[in-house]
Amino acid sequence: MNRIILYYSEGGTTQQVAETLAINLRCDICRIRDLKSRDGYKNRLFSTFDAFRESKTEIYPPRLDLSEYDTIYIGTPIWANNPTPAIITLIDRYNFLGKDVVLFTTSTNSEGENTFNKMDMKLRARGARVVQEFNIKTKDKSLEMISEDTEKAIKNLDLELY
Ligand SMILES: Cc1cc2nc3c(=O)[nH]c(=O)nc-3n(C[C@H](O)[C@H](O)[C@H](O)COP(=O)(O)O)c2cc1C
Repeated sequence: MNRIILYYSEGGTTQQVAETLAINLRCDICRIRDLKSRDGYKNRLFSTFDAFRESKTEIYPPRLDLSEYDTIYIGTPIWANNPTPAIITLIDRYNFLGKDVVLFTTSTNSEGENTFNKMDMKLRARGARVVQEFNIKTKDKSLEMISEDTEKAIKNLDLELY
């Protein structure tokens, strides 16, 4: 089974989840970057609008070869109850025909339902089968606690199997 983890992270918490997954599942990992600046109060406000409107953005790397992977993990922070623009752009850019996908999100309060539904719909339309999804709450948690929560999710959801 060949897996890759694709994730976007602005503040580092989703990155912590992604890296914990990569270490525990011994798989490839790739950070998706948003080339639009998301720093600071004003940009945070624009980011909320962008996510709410499901706007696309410019991402790096612009192209990935996903052909060798059977299972693709896709991770995003929740913005305005939606996936981030970088992850919306990523999903809309690839054909996922025959791929199994595991979704993960991080958030302060949201449970992830709306975000998962949006990603799920888009991925299905592109041929993917979403096999698992989980959200990690990050508010007031250290990176170590986020890693521990991720390890619990790996165990509880039997992610070794996907
Ligand atoms: C622009 C913006 C919008 C956000 N919207 C939500 C939201 O709707 N619900 C929520 O629970 N958290 C929201 N958050 C909090 C992030 O989802 C949370 O802090 C996440 O863990 C950040 O991940 P990161 O450190 O990988 O960037 C938002 C954060 C930002 C910057």
